[in-house]
Amino acid sequence: MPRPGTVMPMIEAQELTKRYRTTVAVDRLSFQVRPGRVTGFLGPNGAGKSTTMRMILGLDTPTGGHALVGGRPYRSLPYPLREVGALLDAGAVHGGLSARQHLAWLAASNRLPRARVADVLGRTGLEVVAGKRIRGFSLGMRQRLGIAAALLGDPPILIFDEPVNGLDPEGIAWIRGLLRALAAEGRTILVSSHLMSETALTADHLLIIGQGRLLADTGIDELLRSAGAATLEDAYLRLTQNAVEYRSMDVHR
Ligand SMILES: Nc1ncnc2c1ncn2[C@@H]1O[C@H](COP(=O)(O)OP(=O)(O)OP(=O)(O)O)[C@@H](O)[C@H]1O
Repeated sequence: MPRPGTVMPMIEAQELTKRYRTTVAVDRLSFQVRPGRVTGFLGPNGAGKSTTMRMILGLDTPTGGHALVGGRPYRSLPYPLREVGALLDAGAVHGGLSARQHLAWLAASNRLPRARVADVLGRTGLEVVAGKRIRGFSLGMRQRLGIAAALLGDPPILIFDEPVNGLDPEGIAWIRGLLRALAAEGRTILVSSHLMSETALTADHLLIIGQGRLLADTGIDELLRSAGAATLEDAYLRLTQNAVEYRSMDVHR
């Protein structure tokens, strides 16, 4: 938990660009993700959300521009898990380990106090299954474990790529409550999603991209007003209608 009075760091992208051979996945994207609120990251399939997150986390190298976390490139952070926690792919863990072993290994290899393991197991409700092998975990339990790992270093910045994908209503509500609580603690939260009604309940602010470009950097009420829309889904569909990869015959007519 950050100390009161601590200035929490931001995520910043400046002209961030990623080109693959035939695709411009991210196209001169500039934004700031501010502390103390949940920023929803929205965009159609293939818009460049995951690529942007991967570049912020130093997993992909930008073709142009840069991304900073707390004013520094992720790859230059001496203790990255203490600065930024991320959930990208909850499946990417060694199934033969127990949840406690997995977190203990992560804590040891990142020089984090062992006591953090019990803290994050508690916060994610995994204590009762902490000794069980991960390969027997349900999707919801894996998602909680991924979040426990993201929280291990008590980082001021958190990045979640579609954390509620495939979860049951109880899991979705739990993640919503957690994200709200993390933002209320003053942390900087960036969360991608395709679920508009859920995003409307969770996010304070939105970044919307299409075909790698920034379409909106706005509050939800402001977006509804400017789009003349009653719901976030409605506003989102209007904003992104020219930026979708493909379209079925009966949508957006
Ligand atoms: N390694 C890669 N090689 C080539 N093209 C890639 C690679 N990774 C992503 N792309 C392309 O970059 C574009 C953006 O992909 P990205 O996964 O970032 O989008 P997204 O917004 O996260 O999509 P989704 O919502 O479907 O997860 C897509 O056209 C994708 O096919």
